[in-house]
Amino acid sequence: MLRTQLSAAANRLRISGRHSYFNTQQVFKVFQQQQQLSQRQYATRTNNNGGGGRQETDISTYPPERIRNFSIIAHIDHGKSTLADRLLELTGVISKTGKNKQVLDKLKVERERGITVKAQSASMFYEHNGQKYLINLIDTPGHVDFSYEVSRSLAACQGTILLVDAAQGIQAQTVANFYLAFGEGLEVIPILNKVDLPTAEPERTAKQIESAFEIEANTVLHVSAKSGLGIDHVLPSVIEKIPPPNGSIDKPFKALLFDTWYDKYVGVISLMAIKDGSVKKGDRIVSMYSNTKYEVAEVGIMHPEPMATTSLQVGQVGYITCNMRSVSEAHVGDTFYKEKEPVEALPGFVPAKSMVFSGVFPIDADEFDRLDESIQKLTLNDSSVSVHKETSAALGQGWRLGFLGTLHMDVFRQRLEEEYNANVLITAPTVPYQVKYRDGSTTFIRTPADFPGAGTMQDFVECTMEPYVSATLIFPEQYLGPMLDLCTTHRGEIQNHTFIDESRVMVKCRLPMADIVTDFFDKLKSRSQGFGSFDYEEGGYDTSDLVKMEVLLNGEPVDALAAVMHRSNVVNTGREMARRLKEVIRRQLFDINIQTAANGKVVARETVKQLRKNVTARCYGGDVTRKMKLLNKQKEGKKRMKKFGKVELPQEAFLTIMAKSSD
Ligand SMILES: Nc1nc2c(ncn2[C@@H]2O[C@H](COP(=O)(O)OP(=O)(O)OP(=O)(O)O)[C@@H](O)[C@H]2O)c(=O)[nH]1
Repeated sequence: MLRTQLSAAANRLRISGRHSYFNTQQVFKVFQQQQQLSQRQYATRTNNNGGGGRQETDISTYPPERIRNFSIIAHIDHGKSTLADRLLELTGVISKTGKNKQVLDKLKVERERGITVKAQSASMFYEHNGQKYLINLIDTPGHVDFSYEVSRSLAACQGTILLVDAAQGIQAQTVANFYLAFGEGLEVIPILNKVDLPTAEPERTAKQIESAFEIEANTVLHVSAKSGLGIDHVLPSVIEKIPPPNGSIDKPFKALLFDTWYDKYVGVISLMAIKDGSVKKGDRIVSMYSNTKYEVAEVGIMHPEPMATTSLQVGQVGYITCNMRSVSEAHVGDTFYKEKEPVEALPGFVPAKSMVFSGVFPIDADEFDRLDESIQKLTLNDSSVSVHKETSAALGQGWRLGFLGTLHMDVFRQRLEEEYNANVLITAPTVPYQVKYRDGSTTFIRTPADFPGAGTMQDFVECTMEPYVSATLIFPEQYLGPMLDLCTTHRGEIQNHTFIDESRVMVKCRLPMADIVTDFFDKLKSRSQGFGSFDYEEGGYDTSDLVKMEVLLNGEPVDALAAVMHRSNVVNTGREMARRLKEVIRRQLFDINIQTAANGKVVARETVKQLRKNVTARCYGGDVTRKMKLLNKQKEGKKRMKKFGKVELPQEAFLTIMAKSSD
């Protein structure tokens, strides 16, 4: 079983993307404060670079044997970012104000949602047994959609802390992340968190760790990242258990680019793990991927904001800025070397693969150019989003964007709206289908409207295929029945189920991706009363009997509402789609006939009856301001409407139709 899980772990996506911003002036201020702090505490030598530029800290006194690079991995909400806060406080990187809350979650969307979306690095200086160490920590996201961030981060580490909530025990992402780290050959330090909670069961959770990962229960550290209990033992354990990085200062410079982001003042910032040699300002470096040469403008470490250093050398993890103007030049997984000192390429990463596609359209067609620019800017900092232009008869010009999952899609939408003030309409997520034609050709279908209709299917199509995932579900034993039922009603094939302790079950199951992008996770949570967890990895394509469902409004097909589904779902889903559309389409001044149809046959019919609605009817004459207020309110309500012919479709029409009937 270990081997199967290992090979599955090795297959997990390892891809790119970065989004983080900082204002240079703010950063410089923070940098100065932090630098003073670290100078006081660790007596690092600082030089002025003489050019009137930023002060540079000299970290060349830290050879590999006094460097440790580790990440924190865990299931969602098990306390990674809180543990990072405590470690940053302990090492004086941030002050102990008692107010630090997930300081490495820098994005607004991360703070609002309380989740980590971006892996973030922070370097710390720490003294242990009379020796000073440079320790680089990477806080990673817990949600399955962002597991590419985890796998990329692991390439810059020699070890990892596997954090487990002592009250919740091992969850699906704990298992997935353990095998990811184990597959990379990293040293894993298991730590039980939240031992302060009255519901914590540290002994039981330590036993789960022992039985699931073959790590002795009595070696597991117990901490409370919230109260700080046990935190003192964490860094000594990191230093003693995690090996220092390999490599030699005498070899030519070789670095792995593992993360990149764009700053409007500085340009492209690349986070690199230095595998051999050293690099400093003014050096000329070459990208092995593009063969382009660059001059290094600044090197430094994240502390947690950028802090310039005189050099970066073997074993260290830090940032490099150079004359790279576009993030598309920074290829994550690329090897960099110095001009005239060629080296062998590092293995790199498998590129990001979009699992979910969605159409994005401006509410107001005049906004197209501005939205185009916003999408370009946002994807500069999240290169895992794939972008293709798309034209819909119903919605006009827009884009088909590919995401790693539906949370990733939702986070992207929120950032587009909040950071770029965009007003967009997003169509229901769909998975990439494949159509094999009798002439031997195959097409990928990212837009349901492009799926062949009944006539083409009959005359030209050999078979249709859909993507599958290998899923892991973990939940208390009493939910075994509802969980197995959930999998089978979503066309899943149960592969096995095992007990991870006397009362918790782990189910392995193969599921069509299309069935989990809708409401699988919500149902899992509701049927297990919040105690179930779920993780998945790509599971390849299988032949499937797929059909296109069309939606007609007053007899006209609306391409943006089309959907692809398994033939067995046609009747139920067709009825459900018509019913939901009736619920969300507002009554207008005429009847609206809704029809869903597959294979040229109508599956369901609904009618939205006409209504004459005068919003100002109750303002008797006179009060112009009140009338204007009401009219403006109505206009506001129309913002998220898109006109199809005469029918106005709200955003909900696109997103709710594919959800399955509720529990
Ligand atoms: N009682 C208690 N709560 C904790 C502890 N550590 C973290 N929490 C709380 O658990 C919640 C999640 O903490 P985070 O640090 O955001 O968890 P995370 O693993 O980084 O979350 P993701 O990055 O979204 O996966 C927050 O409300 C924390 O305050 C702890 O030791 N004890």
